[in-house]
Amino acid sequence: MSTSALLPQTRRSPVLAQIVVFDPNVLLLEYIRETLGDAYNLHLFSEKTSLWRELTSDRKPDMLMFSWDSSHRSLPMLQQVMGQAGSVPVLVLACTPDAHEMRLMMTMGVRAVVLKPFDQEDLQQVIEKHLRPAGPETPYLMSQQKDVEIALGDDRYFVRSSPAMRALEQQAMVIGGSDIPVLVLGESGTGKEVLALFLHKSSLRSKQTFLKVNCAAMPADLLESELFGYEQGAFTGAAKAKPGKFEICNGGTIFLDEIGEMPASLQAKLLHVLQDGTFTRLGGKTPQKVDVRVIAATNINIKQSIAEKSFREDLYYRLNGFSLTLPPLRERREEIQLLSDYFMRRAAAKYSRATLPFTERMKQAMTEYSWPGNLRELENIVSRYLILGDEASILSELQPIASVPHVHALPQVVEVAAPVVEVPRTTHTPGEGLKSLVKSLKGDAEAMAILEALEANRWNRKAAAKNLQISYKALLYKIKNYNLGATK
Ligand SMILES: Nc1ncnc2c1ncn2[C@@H]1O[C@H](COP(=O)(O)OP(=O)(O)OP(=O)(O)O)[C@@H](O)[C@H]1O
Repeated sequence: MSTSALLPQTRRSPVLAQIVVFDPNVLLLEYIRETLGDAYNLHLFSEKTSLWRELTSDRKPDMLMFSWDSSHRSLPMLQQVMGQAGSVPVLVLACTPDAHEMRLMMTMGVRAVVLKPFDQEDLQQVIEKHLRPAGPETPYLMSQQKDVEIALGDDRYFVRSSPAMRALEQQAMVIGGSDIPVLVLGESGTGKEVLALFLHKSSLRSKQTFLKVNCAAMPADLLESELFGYEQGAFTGAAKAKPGKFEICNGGTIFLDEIGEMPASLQAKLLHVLQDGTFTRLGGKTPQKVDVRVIAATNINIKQSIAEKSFREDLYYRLNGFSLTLPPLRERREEIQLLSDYFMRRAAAKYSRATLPFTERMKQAMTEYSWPGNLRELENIVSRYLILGDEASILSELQPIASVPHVHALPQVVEVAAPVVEVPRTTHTPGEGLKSLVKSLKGDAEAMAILEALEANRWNRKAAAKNLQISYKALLYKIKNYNLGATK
């Protein structure tokens, strides 16, 4: 049956982008015509037809939109639409697709899913982005020189070229139009924060605030006040009320890093925010309502934490509207050279030096090395190389971990990159007493031991914690406490 062009065109102009909208149930057609009719040259269909073959112009449409209603007809119809789309971008308008449906749409090549209800501005923003994906007016910019770097603002970039990373990028773009919570998984240093920022920049919230909170970096009560704020007098020292990150982030995206380490007492409060957007400040009585998208990340096995009852299962399902897993660097070796060059350019700019070329021997060693600390380790090594210019020293660092005999046999290196390390020596004032002297010396010794373990493990904090026989969380806390360089 061909029931094409149910609704007449409001305006036809060759300069307007042609968009074919296909809504099997005619539920949205009128609304779309009203909201977008003046901005685009719309062709509206209610049943599967031969789509643009029925259009008066021979020209392929600039975009296809498909209204997904989760009925059994949605999938075969979308398949037919995709079959005709070729290189034409396809947007799906959907109510509440589950993760499985989202994955199906992605594998089929859908560019973005826009969740209903949406307003004109939201929809137009997504349409514009996908009509002109590389334009300077879009929320993210493709680098002028290479199409492997995406600028995320504030001099931050998302670099990717491997098929695995391109697929992740595609998935992130598809879920960009929805507010679905995303769980980003991957080993330490694989780029979870970068991906979270990319997700934010690909979303309708891209112009709003993006804030990161590390859930492992502070004790429970501090984390609670950081996330939810407090009222005046809530605790000793709370001289005046302070909003938390959820309030500051209203309208934007909050990135909860190391979510697996979130104290149990706070998990219930977070679940509440995810359920209805409400929470109460510490010491407060009036519930606050916010509209914040949550992206969470973890590098621990969260399913195991659920089994061990240290992480709430219901919270996991709330957070995991969709999950994206970053591959470790050793599984995308084809990117190592590209990333090394990128980190070299950045380090050279940071330290006002000329870039240093990598020798063939170095390139080979870098490609073969296992990179337990992933991109963070690569970034640090590249910076060291730039400053020291000592190929031999770098090559000796790039030995397989198993062959490193002992911590103290590691080459001495000058720290220059992120972990610029200076152990803060606690000063002791005469007259402060033996207790204070012992405390300060103990602190120095502990900081030194932590530093050595971090160095020995190339700043892989998990491995360092294991060496030190303390929990990962305790190590993060101590790193922060002793101010042992910017590990993040
Ligand atoms: N795709 C990427 N493009 C450019 N830089 C990247 C990319 N991925 C990671 N980096 C850089 O590598 C470093 C580590 O990345 P990031 O902090 O995002 O990792 P992470 O997985 O969140 O680490 P952790 O688990 O320790 O929190 C950062 O300096 C970041 O800028």
